[in-house]
Amino acid sequence: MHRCVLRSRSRIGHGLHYPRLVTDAVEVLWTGDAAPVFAKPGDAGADLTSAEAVVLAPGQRRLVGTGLAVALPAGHVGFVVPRSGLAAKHGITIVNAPGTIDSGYRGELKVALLNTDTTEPYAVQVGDRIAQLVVLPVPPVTFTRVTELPDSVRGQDGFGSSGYRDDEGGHPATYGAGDARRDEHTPADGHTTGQDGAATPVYVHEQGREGTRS
Ligand SMILES: O=c1ccn([C@H]2C[C@H](O)[C@@H](COP(=O)(O)OP(=O)(O)OP(=O)(O)O)O2)c(=O)[nH]1
Repeated sequence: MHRCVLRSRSRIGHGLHYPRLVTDAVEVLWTGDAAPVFAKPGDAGADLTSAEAVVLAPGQRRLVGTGLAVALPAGHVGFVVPRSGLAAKHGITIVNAPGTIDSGYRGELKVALLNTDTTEPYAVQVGDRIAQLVVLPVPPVTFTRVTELPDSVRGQDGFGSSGYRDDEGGHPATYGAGDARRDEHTPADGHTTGQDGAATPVYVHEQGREGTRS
């Protein structure tokens, strides 16, 4: 058995310049036969290979071993996600995508493959790249019960409330306060433009601290 390290690097290619490193490097210890491999620089997911030869009949799902075990650093999670090529060309997906790899898990990583094709079986060979592993930081979380939640722009709207076309409301660059889609498009002055065109402060701390503890 050999041991190696998988590192995520904040390397920027193609002449693009980013003002700062987005993340610190993460070292993941692993054991097994085949290293998770980033196929190309900049890839978010490292490919996982199959340790088994299996044939998935149309509509069949099966837990497939990778022969790989990892030790993620505390405060991190691994997500086992499908490969888009397998999905688009053969209808191969992962039942529980993203599969969650806890930092304390030391067992073999397994992939719950599903053949969604209605007519074609799919054969997996030993060594085939069947999924990819994305490693992300997760903050320590505590759940605090309160009697009332703080207000937000979205409130209880969800499940398609913003419509499906531009003329039904939303716009890619006009996210409201507390909307998880808000990102670097938000102007640096901490304001964005709401649906009514009014400037809306967006950097609102919304962690339930205004609620009343029960
Ligand atoms: O696609 C996956 C998902 C999970 N796991 C492993 C790692 C993970 O840490 C462990 C438990 O996963 P999860 O918490 O999703 O499973 P559970 O059904 O809640 O089981 P448990 O009661 O063991 O937590 O199983 C995999 O190998 N592949």
